[in-house]
Amino acid sequence: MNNNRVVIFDTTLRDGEQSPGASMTKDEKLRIAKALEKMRVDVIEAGFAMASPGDFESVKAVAETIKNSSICSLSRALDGDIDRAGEALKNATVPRIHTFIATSPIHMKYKLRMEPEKVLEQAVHAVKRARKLVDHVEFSCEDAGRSDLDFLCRIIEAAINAGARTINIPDTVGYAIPHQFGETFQQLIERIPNADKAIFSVHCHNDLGLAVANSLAAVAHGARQVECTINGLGERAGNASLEEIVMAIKTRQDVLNVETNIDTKHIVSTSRLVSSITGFPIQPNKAIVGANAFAHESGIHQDGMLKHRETYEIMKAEDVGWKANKMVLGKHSGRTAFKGRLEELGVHFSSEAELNTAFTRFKELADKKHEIFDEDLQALVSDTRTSEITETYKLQTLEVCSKTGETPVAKITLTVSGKERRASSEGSGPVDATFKAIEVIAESNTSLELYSVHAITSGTDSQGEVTVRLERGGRIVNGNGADTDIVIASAKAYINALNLLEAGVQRAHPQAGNV
Ligand SMILES: CC(=O)SCCNC(=O)CCNC(=O)[C@H](O)C(C)(C)COP(=O)(O)OP(=O)(O)OC[C@H]1O[C@@H](n2cnc3c(N)ncnc32)[C@H](O)[C@@H]1OP(=O)(O)O
Ligand SMILES: CC(C)C(=O)C(=O)O
Ligand SMILES: [Mg+2]
Repeated sequence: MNNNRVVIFDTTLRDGEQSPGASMTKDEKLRIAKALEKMRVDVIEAGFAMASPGDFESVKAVAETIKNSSICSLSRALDGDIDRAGEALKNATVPRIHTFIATSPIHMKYKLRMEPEKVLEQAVHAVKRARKLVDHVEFSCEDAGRSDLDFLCRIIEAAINAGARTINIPDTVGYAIPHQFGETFQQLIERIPNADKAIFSVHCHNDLGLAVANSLAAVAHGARQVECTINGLGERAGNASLEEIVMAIKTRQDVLNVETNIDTKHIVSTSRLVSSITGFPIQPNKAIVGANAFAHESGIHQDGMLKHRETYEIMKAEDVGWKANKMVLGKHSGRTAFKGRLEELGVHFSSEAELNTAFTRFKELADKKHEIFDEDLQALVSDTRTSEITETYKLQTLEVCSKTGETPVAKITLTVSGKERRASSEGSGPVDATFKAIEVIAESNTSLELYSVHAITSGTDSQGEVTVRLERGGRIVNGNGADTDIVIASAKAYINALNLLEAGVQRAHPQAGNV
């Protein structure tokens, strides 16, 4: 194999499943294994065959189904575990037994209660036994991150002599620091006389948030297999995340000088599949696969992106399976992105003044709402545009009191042709009271033909868009109003309709259901 090629060993189905609450059924494991195969993962650790009959069946099913990735089962350095793993892998195209034993003083003394020499002997025995069952045996020195370097050199040399083809150096408890862990790899590879007979592998945990950094440090110092999981799932704080490892290697090839065989376009779909099966949500700011990983909200960034994408993006969203990057309009956005998005929606401003008015209203809305959607923008612009007619009536203030068991009361202040007028009224509901209060002032002699309201987007901070249809002397107008407060949106729509009537505008009858 090319010496610059890093083997991607996915352990979502084994170490990932060790996340409390992430247990998977056989069918779920198969679905994930198929997605990993499609992504061209080199080795899939399908489970720990000895753990339970269910895990045995899962490893067996994955081994029988997946043909383009090597399938692996974990096993302790015990005959029973190894034989069970071999049995589960019987029909695999490229089977691998991954046997391990702890090598740190603390694990050997307190957990295994074994002398180091006995541990070494058992490791050699386990590798030899596994080699009788499969060609590719991987040996792990559990808790290598806290193990003595001289002892590691001795046990690894012996394991390679016994037939291990991959030597895995796990930082089991996430204790390592990148430069120090890189140095460990360099030392091991330099000092072990038969190191060139095996592939050195790294397996990091994220207890200090350093799993990916430590894995990359190992790669920089000779590791040519990385063990990782989708979404960084795994025991406690998780393992190194596959998507971050793969994309770091791809994006920084100039520094790392290595490559993987992963088809990165399947990363996002696989990440979503694992999240939906395990029920572990993906945090929005998660690198590569988080909803915000390729989203830009700040005006300065959006302006830069629109001028030249690479000003703020080091990877292409499409390369990892997103449809595209996202320009999210929010309170930090600027005119460039605002105008650009509206142009994409087919809205063109006729003047700078029109853009500025719409932009001011957009900022006011963005202060009230977390995210502005396309529908918000369309409502906002149509609201801005209809407000270009001469407004006889303008809403100044509205106060509505609505209590359980009491009749709602609305107090309203309008300007009518610039003159301030106040009124109040009761009503059967807050909207009815508001309309009646407006009529106390307007005495418009209109009839309300239609009142419709819908939330423009989902969520309780959504804008409500209200349409009010008024009729007077055979003339019909539709007034629109949008606001995060539905009663204010209703008042705006009613007043807009009154202004349209005063301005002599007649609206076409909208299609049924299209109001
Ligand atoms: C770092 C890692 O991720 S290691 C993998 C962790 N994953 C798991 O443990 C999940 C699957 N595990 C299981 O289902 C169970 O623990 C089993 C079936 C493997 C074993 O169950 P039990 O026989 O009931 O043993 P139990 O889990 O209580 O204790 C583990 C035993 O294995 C021994 N052991 C631990 N690691 C190894 C090893 N690598 N090689 C040999 N023996 C080991 C322990 O010393 C202990 O032995 P003892 O009972 O003689 O003291
Ligand atoms: C079994 C080994 C590889 C492991 O998961 C660890 O040490 O973290
Ligand atoms: Mg682990």
